[in-house]
Amino acid sequence: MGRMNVSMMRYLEGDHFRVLIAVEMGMKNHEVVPLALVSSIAGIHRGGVLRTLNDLCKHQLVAFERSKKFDGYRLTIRGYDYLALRALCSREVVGSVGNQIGIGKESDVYVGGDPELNDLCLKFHRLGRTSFRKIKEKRDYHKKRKSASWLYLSRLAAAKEFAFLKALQERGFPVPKAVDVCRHLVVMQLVVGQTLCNVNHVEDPAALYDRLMALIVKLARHGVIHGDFNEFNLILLEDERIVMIDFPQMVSIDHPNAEFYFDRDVTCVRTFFKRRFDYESEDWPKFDEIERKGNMDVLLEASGFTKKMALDLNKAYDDGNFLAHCEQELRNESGEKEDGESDSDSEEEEDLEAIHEEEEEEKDHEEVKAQVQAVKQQKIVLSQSTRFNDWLSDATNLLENVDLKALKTEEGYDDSDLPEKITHPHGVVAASDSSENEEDEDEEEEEDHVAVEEQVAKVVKKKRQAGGGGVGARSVASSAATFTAEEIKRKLALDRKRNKEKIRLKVKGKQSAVSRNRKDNKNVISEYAGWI
Ligand SMILES: Nc1ncnc2c1ncn2[C@@H]1O[C@H](COP(=O)(O)OP(=O)(O)OP(=O)(O)O)[C@@H](O)[C@H]1O
Repeated sequence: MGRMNVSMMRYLEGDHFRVLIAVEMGMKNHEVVPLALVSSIAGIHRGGVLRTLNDLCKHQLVAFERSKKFDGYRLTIRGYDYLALRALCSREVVGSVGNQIGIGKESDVYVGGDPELNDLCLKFHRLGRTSFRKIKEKRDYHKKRKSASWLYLSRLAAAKEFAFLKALQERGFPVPKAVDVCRHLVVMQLVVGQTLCNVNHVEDPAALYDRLMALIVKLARHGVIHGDFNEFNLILLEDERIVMIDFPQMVSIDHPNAEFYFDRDVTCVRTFFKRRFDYESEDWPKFDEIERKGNMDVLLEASGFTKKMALDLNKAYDDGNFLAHCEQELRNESGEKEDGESDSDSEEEEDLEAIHEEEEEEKDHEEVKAQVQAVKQQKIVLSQSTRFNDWLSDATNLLENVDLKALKTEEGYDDSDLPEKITHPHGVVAASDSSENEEDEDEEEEEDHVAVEEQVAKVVKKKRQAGGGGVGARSVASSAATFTAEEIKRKLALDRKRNKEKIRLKVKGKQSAVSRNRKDNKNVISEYAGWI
């Protein structure tokens, strides 16, 4: 058992605790809290929060985790301890923390001191520690309080212990004096003595036995049964007085199993005395003989520790399952799912859905890319073909208007300049498949066009100079383009429309997710008021 390392507390600033609290709040309904949520709860810009979170990670007050759906931060046990200690420090209840003096199944107990250096006992509840594996198995469950289960249950256990300590103390029971409670930390008087399990010899075992039985009966008369009355939860003082220190399973005398718990407490004491001090008594209290004189059980229910809290906590203790209350909540919510399997089914379904959504998104993205590429390509083809078609029809018109026969008969006519065969323009366009040669081919094409244009112009000029010749009315040859300009335009417009619709749909989805997150954050902040 070592010492709690609280040296870092000195170096932490206000912002560190602000961010720690933000993570704690976020964990109320998140397994891991994303950076954006921490930033919005803390009210600090992301850069500042990230820097602070890095510091906190370094000192193991928060841990960064990658989960299936998103990455984020979770509060560590150490971080939670620091939060509780800091709050109690500012209330001037705790001034120092010393060595660990006890370690239970669900708690760590340290000796501490108030600002005037009077001894105190600091009990940190750690529910869920024994069932940590179960919590780990369900890591990626992002429903309700499931993620913050250990925070919630530890806080409940502390609240219950504090309420019971106070009530018992007021009724004159031998218990440590309750000082304060914050989160999962109960501050109480330090009892200087020995746990009964470590005591091997007592002066008068019979007297001690009688005192213990009287204590069980007194509790029952006040309406409660300890439920775990054994040598581990009793401290023997130097003057052989007894102090009760732990009552996690205390139940009302009206509980359906009250008699069973009462008898178990009595048997525990009898067995221990026989084994340790070789003392056996003929006399022991019976449940039927108990006469109720007080109603501490009713008063406790009316205190801060509500029935719902007690139910959650008792269910966790009884089942050894510290997530039982969460499952109950979920079942109540769904109303249809009856067993744990269906829960895990829905979990799997959700995961599958998410994966599908991601795949769909990726597909959409690729589709849009391909469409954009196709549109670009079509634009290039369109500009080339329209330009060339225009030129071709001009040239064809001019050529058709030329009366070659008349021209040949004219004096000074020389047809050696004319190309033997004019290559069809689409031969050139069709050949330009590869994008690498595109520019070179464009240039070549341009040069060819210029050469043909020049030759045609020469011929026309000569004809004009000759000053005559009939104009033949011939049919115009149609261009051999695969798509007409209108068709391509229509296709482009259709594609543009489809893309627009897709983008519009996505934006709508994002917007609703953002407002949903904002609403969630608002709720968390407003609910947090009753946490501390
Ligand atoms: N007020 C106190 N003064 C001195 N020591 C204490 C005090 N409270 C607890 N301890 C020490 O801490 C040990 C653990 O405390 P406690 O039994 O309350 O924890 P627990 O987690 O409830 O244990 P378990 O559930 O295993 O019985 C005790 O055995 C005792 O030695």
